[in-house]
Amino acid sequence: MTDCCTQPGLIPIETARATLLRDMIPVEDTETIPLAQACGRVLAAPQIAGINLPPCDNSAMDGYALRFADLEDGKPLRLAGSAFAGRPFSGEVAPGTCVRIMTGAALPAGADTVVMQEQVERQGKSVFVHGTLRRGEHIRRRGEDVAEGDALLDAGTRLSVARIALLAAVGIGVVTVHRRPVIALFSTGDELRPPGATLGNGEIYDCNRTALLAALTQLGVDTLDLGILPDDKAIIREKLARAARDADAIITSGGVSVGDADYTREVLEEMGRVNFWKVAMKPGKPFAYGHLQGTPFFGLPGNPVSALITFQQLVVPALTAMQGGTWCPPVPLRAKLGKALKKKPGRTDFQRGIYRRDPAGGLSVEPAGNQGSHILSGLAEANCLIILPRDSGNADSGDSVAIEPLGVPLAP
Ligand SMILES: Nc1nc2c(c(=O)[nH]1)N[C@H]1C(S)=C(S)[C@@H](COP(=O)(O)OP(=O)(O)OC[C@H]3O[C@@H](n4cnc5c(N)ncnc54)[C@H](O)[C@@H]3O)O[C@H]1N2
Ligand code: MOO
Repeated sequence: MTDCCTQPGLIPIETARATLLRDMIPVEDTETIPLAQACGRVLAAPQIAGINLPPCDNSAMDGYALRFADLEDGKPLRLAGSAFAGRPFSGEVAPGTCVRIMTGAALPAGADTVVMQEQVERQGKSVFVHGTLRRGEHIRRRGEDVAEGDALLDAGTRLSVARIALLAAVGIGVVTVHRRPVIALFSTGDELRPPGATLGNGEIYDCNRTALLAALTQLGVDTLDLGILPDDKAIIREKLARAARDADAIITSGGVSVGDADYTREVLEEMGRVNFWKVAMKPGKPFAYGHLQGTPFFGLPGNPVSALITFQQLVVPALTAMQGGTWCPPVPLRAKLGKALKKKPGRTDFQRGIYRRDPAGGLSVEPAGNQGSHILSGLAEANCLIILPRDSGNADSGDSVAIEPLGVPLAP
């Protein structure tokens, strides 16, 4: 008898992912858009700083700009004027004088130090400085963050809020990014109804397409929603042909296993090519990858947890590459297992877990309830995936295991 977990022909998830990353061709077309609208988009050109940041030496504190050498004799300094952010002091700080200065104001000529106003006593135009100071204190230097000509971000970088702030700070208002790939999506299954409809006997709601549309939107691609298809080869054929014509990639849910109404992979095989089918992962074994008229096809298994985990583990890296970006593998953390986990060698296991900091300061992790690939409540409750390596068996309570935190999945 063939054990479900050690059956031949399953390809390791690392091989599956490497194949997808190797095969994906970034969309060529680019567009130039306002920076504020570019969060999540992938740069098509490197970004170079056209100015120094800060553009000039300026004060880090509200206080007084002075000459450090003047502090030696302990005499009060004479107030010569004020410098505000955007309204610099036009003169020079002469020996024995100081200038009232606000945070962000350009450092006036002649001054080399700023003293915080909390260290100063003012009597009219006389300024007494208390405590010890260092020469150059509280000055933010021209170019100390970014120097003019610095390479800021490479082509292929996904723009985050922080990166948008960096580009804006050096005066970049528009960026050239790869156009969004169009991803066609449909679910298959006679039992599926859209959320909001009334369920008949044996019917369930199509949660996969709804969740995948949300995930694709978050990933920054455009979607071509082809709806719910019945288990009907002719209809699946027609929609696959349309998807291959109108989209850059096709994602389907369901119909990739071995049941009598599992047609999606079969139809793809007739019309195009299945590059691989079945990955040594749990959940998600029946994942299928192929091409139809040059358009990549990702066939996700119908079980909802399997669909979402294969999407996250395999399709997100592929779509990132298609967007022109560089997929960075997540850095796993180690956590102490709070409960024994059953596992047979043969497939990399992605159990849904809840990790927390334990009183000793380390991380501990517990499985998030039932691990069936139809159990959505556990996935919704989980804050990490517990990753058990392909060849490992049962894990004991107290073992150190790898975890991948969930949450901000698309942070670059
Ligand atoms: N004899 C075998 N049976 C199964 C195997 C196997 O190796 N041998 N693999 C199992 C595994 S693992 C998975 S995962 C599923 C995948 O099957 P399909 O991709 O063909 O998906 P369906 O049969 O269409 O559906 C499976 C399951 O998921 C529900 N489903 C489907 N689509 C949706 C949706 N959009 N939203 C919510 N739920 C959905 C469907 O009703 C089924 O319950 O096959 C196992 N069987
Ligand atoms: O791999 Mo299936 O995806 O275990 O349910």
